[in-house]
Amino acid sequence: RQAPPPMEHPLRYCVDPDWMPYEAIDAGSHTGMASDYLRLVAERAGLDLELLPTQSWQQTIDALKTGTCQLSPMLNRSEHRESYLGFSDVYFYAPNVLVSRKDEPFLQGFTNIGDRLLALPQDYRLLEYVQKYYPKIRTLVVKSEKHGLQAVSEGKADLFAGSLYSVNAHIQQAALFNLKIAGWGGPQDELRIGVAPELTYLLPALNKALASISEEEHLDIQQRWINLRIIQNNNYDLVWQVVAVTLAVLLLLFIWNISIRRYSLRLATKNQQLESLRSQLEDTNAELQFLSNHDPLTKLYNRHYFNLRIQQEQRQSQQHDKTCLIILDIDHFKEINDCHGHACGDTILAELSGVLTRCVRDQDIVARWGGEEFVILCHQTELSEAGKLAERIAGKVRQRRFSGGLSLSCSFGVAELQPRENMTKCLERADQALYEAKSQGRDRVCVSH
Ligand SMILES: Nc1nc2c(ncn2[C@@H]2O[C@H](COP(=O)(O)OP(=O)(O)OP(=O)(O)O)[C@@H](O)[C@H]2O)c(=O)[nH]1
Repeated sequence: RQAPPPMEHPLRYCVDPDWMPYEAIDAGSHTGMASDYLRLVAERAGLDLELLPTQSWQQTIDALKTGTCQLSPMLNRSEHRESYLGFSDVYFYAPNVLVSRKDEPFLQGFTNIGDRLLALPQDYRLLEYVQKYYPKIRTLVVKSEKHGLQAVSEGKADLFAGSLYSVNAHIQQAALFNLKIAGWGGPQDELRIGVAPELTYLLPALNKALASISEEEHLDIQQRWINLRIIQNNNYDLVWQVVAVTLAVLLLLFIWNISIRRYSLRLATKNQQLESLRSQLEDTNAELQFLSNHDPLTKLYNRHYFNLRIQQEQRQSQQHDKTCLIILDIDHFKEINDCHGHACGDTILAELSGVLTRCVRDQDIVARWGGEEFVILCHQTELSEAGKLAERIAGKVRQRRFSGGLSLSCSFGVAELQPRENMTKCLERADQALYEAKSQGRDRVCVSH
């Protein structure tokens, strides 16, 4: 077996400088998944490696073709590449996808592309694949994946085909959110280490090192670098759900608000009605209260109230208090009724009541005793004073012209409540005095002694 040629130390390797998450050059250092894999492989195969930085994938391919660079850690095998590189076993698989703008339909691979313009990066295996197997597809050759995605986003191309993970990373990075994954894009990536032809003797050691990478190590590397975000096409389901729920809540709030307003309005109307009823009730109660104590025609206190008051007066009056009662009766009132009518009689009764009320003091109580008869309770009043009051009233009545220009006269009976005398008894005495006044010819005051 032929001995391997002496190995140059260190081996120069070059990478794609802008193909994250697979690999890139960041501040002069190799980064991405390939850097992790290459570190493991170099350790386990005992390789000494040195990065030869390039500016683009084309420069990397050129360097590999010319032998300036002897190894590239992560690339697909293709017919063309096999003319200048030897390849390790596959150590990473990744799907390729078609990317379109969101308004484009979904596509089932390259077969249904039709006359759409497909952007593909120069020197990528997919370009070689499409040109060989789908020669009718119109292609736009771009410098890199980034340029291809930008071209689709700007409408310069209809589709782009590339690796799912790097496409996703570029879209996120460049915020090309008018793009979507439109379908599967050709054969999946089968990524290998490529070495210059003179180094193919290293392949068994490289394959052994690759095979020694455990499942945990694979997962660890992938989880570290792949941050796949699914770019959905117009998947506004959640948005619509949120909008629908929000609208439903707003609608419920609106309905609730209207109901509350209607309810408040009804309540306000009912409250107004209640208030009006309460006011009517108060008026009616006040009227009833008034009627229970007053005579409706003359508006003076009635007999019932007067009886209550004289009993109260009897209970409360002190020994030295003087209380007098005056009873008066209109003379020949029947004639007035007969000659001038009952209505005229009513008016005269009311007018006489006014005369009485104006003649007495505030603390005296005037009541209609019945028919054309009236009583006056005079507090703290001597009998002589009560007599004078009766005379004064008699004078006022005599002077006055009543309804229809009629003249009147009244007869009076006056009595003073005696110590230990019952008020009813006193009233009887006053009535007796009135009878005497009538008997003596009317229009006079008689005092009970
Ligand atoms: N208009 C009117 N008349 C009444 C009312 N109450 C009683 N009378 C009348 O008062 C009159 C009282 O008549 P009488 O008892 O005969 O007494 P009088 O005619 O005044 O004669 P003397 O008292 O003896 O002076 C009757 O005709 C009753 O109808 C009333 O509320 N209104």
